[in-house]
Amino acid sequence: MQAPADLLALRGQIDALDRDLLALLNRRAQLAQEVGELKKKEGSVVFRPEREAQVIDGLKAANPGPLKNDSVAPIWREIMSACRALETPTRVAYLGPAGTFSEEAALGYFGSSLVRVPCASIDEVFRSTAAGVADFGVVPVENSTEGMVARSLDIFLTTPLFIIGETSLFVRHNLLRRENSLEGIEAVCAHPQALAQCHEWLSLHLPHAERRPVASNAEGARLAGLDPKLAGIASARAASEYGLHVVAPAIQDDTHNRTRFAIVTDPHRHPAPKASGHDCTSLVVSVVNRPGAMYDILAPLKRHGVSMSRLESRPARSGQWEYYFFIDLQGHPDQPAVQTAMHELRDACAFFKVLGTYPIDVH
Ligand SMILES: O=C(O)C(=O)C[C@]1(C(=O)O)C=C[C@@H](O)C=C1
Repeated sequence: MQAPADLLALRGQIDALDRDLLALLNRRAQLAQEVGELKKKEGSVVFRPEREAQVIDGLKAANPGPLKNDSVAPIWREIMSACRALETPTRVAYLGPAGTFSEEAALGYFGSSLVRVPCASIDEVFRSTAAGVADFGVVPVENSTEGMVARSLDIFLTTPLFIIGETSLFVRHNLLRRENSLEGIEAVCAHPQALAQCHEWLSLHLPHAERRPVASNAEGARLAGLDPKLAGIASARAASEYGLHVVAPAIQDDTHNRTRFAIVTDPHRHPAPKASGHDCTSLVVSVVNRPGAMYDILAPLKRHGVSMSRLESRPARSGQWEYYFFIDLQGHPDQPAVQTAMHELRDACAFFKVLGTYPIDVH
């Protein structure tokens, strides 16, 4: 049937605009290529997280609508991803296989023009990035339901890598299986964090099924694809990846379940991002176990008006009830107040390590 004349006319205008957009995008891509040539001459790095954050912040501030501001960031991330790929390939390591939330976080942060380096464990993400197999690694650090990701934080204590960015993701867990039914499921295979995040749903709907921890949710989905008695808990993308049904969608106990990821790289190959205007500095410190020790950590921040957006403790495993504190400060060491507060903090601590300074996640 012939579409009405009004619709055809509107689509005609959209087609014409798309051609204009394409021409503009190609001009933008040529400029990025020229920037790439300049950087090559200077021997400087291509990926500039602070510049990408400023581009997105600026466009959101200038956006007259009706396009929603929430749509601006993903569209321009993709545009910059494609432009960046013309300058140099971006190789990104993450906890694989295909279909994991870590992969989704990597694609959300770097855009889809990247070279995927899926890894078997969080340790391997750090190792591949340190060895130069990947330029960047994406590691989960914190979940809004389950708290910190202990393995990542433990590795941060000793890794030579540092953080240059952060991104967070709404995590929707789905029960996946070959059959579109809950009948006959003997075991549910998923990453221990996902099993924990779906604890109430599993107790209610599959009380007799074994909860089988595996290396990643995508691995659980892969296993569920091989055996009809198994189910997995993973993303909807993993369902299509492994040809499974979403038997029950969004089974996580907390509907606002979010996971925060850190983007890490090798400081010998990549400089710390410059100040973007909205930055975070992550530290790990320890203090000698004595009265007032916690006050000594907090006092320099108060004195210099530096806000703290996160404070997590982790046992030092010395058997002495000693702890490491993971601290996020708002600001960049280029700001005198932040720099002075960090110096004073360093003097008050038995152990002090800057994990990185980077633009705050822009949605
Ligand atoms: O401005 C730059 O340095 C560029 O390389 C261009 C561009 C972009 O597409 O806007 C691409 C990659 C960088 O990470 C930042 C921005």
